[in-house]
Amino acid sequence: MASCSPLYFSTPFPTLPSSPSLPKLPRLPFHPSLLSHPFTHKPLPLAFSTGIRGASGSGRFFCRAKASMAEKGKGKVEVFDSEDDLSVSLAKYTADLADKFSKERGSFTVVLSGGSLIKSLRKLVEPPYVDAVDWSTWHVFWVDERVVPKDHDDSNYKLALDGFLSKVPILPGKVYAINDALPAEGAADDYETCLKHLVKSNVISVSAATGFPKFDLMLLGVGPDGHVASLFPGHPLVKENEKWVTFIKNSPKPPPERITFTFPVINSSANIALVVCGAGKAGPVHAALGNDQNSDPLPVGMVSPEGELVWFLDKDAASKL
Ligand SMILES: O=C1O[C@H](COP(=O)(O)O)[C@@H](O)[C@H](O)[C@H]1O
Repeated sequence: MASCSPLYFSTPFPTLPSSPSLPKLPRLPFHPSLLSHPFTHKPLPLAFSTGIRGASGSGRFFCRAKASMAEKGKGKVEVFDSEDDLSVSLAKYTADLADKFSKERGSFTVVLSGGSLIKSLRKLVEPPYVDAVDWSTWHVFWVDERVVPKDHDDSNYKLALDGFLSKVPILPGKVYAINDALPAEGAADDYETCLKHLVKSNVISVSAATGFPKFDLMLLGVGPDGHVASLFPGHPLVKENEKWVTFIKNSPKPPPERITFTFPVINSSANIALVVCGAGKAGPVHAALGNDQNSDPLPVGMVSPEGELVWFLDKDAASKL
């Protein structure tokens, strides 16, 4: 595991320009009728299964997961009959992007969240991916982390280690856990310094548009309250627009102390997958993808990457669309 100790990163790094807050084009409202057949483009009911080859329908890997899908102003929406189908397609999507970026620039920077996402990545550690993926190019980060020891049951690092990282040959020096010896503020600063070092050494790209780091892929879960990372509804941190990594000491979901990427970093990504399962999350999915105009959107509705956004929903999470 790579250390993000401040002692290691003792060289000062150049300050990157902060976001020039570019105006964004208005997003088209989503309507379920936008769900359309991938070939005929005729509208589909949500329960329709196309038997597509996977999230992208192309790429190096083949899969038979069934989904209905739509292109809309807020990204591509994939609705699966079951979480199991979803996990099959998520593995292909992730492996295809890893393959693409590894071929293009010799590395693949992927950001994990904690929570239920890790279970949904289980097919990646099974054949064919476990043997066919070039794991040596992977660099693994966390979009948020709880400020607890790495062997604590609340640790997002431990969750990923147990359910994913321990099962694949990713090099320990390319797994960037937080420094769990530091308090929340220090851990956030230390992780940001770690990212700056990796930008300087060209492991992580930079967005030409925003100056923030541009990760190849973020795999994000969503809480039942609509939070993403550790950015919670109504919390001032959702408006942070200068820092790359910040901290929270009063998280409404325990444990209270966490560090988190900020929205400018999340939204500078080349690819984001929002992975959402269960009826308990149908409300925030509807709030983000439905037609209602909300002046105060939930954090999940603020996810808007520079690159591509794909929603991986099971049919329960999509039940209010
Ligand atoms: O606390 C957290 O919650 C969210 C959502 O978790 P889920 O179990 O409802 O999927 C997660 O994405 C985040 O990383 C984690 O720290």
